[in-house]
Amino acid sequence: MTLPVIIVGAGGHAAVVADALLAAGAAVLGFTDTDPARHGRVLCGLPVLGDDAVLARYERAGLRLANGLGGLGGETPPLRARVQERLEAQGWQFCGVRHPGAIVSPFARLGAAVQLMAGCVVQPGAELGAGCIVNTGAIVEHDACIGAWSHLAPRAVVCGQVRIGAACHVGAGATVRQDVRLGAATLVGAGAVVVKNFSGGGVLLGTPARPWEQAK
Ligand SMILES: CC(=O)SCCNC(=O)CCNC(=O)[C@H](O)C(C)(C)COP(=O)(O)OP(=O)(O)OC[C@H]1O[C@@H](n2cnc3c(N)ncnc32)[C@H](O)[C@@H]1OP(=O)(O)O
Repeated sequence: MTLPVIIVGAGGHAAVVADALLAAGAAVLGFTDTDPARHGRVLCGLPVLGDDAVLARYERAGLRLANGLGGLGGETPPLRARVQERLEAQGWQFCGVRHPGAIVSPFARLGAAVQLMAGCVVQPGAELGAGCIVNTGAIVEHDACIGAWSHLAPRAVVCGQVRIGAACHVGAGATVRQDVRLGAATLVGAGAVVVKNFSGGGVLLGTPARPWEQAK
């Protein structure tokens, strides 16, 4: 039995999550959001129900939540991780998201509640940590390993055997060359091409990518 889903958050990423869940045939009841100005609005044909207090109307065993919070990097841990972990501690379970237009090898290993958006490709041997987002059209090549809560933005390309730590953001259209290692909380700017290892906790920009202070 597939349980109905409520999406936490009602911004742009939440709309993409709703669209993917609906395309996959899920029963989506609506959204929650902390911003009262969003309550009562309709997004992708679904209502913004209120804040998290509306969850009290449901049994935990009869509902799944989906994480509708996106992220642009630079926060450790990311807001989306903190919100999900708080709700999980209250006994709620989060589901993953897989748009039917995502191409995902059966030989890839997917952590809990990963989000695979339209047109993304995940190749054999790839490993995605819990809570990762592989956004629209992003590519995770063979044997690449992506740490928990990392976000590969639209059209990012992570080549074979790359190792990316937790809570990283690989910006839109960026490429990480094969075998490169990026430490936790690295933010790769949009369009960058990363060809060397980086210890993490900073921003990489440009082609070839350099730490923010050197690239500017
Ligand atoms: C579904 C979705 O949309 S998911 C989101 C997809 N978007 C992304 O992935 C974006 C990733 N983020 C970026 O690339 C950002 O531009 C960052 C994090 C690198 C920098 O952001 P900010 O700190 O806000 O920098 P800001 O925009 O003020 O730019 C500062 C300077 O850096 C330059 N700069 C900004 N981004 C880049 C970049 N990706 N590559 C090269 N230079 C850049 C700007 O031109 C500016 O230069 P200037 O001082 O000479 O004018």
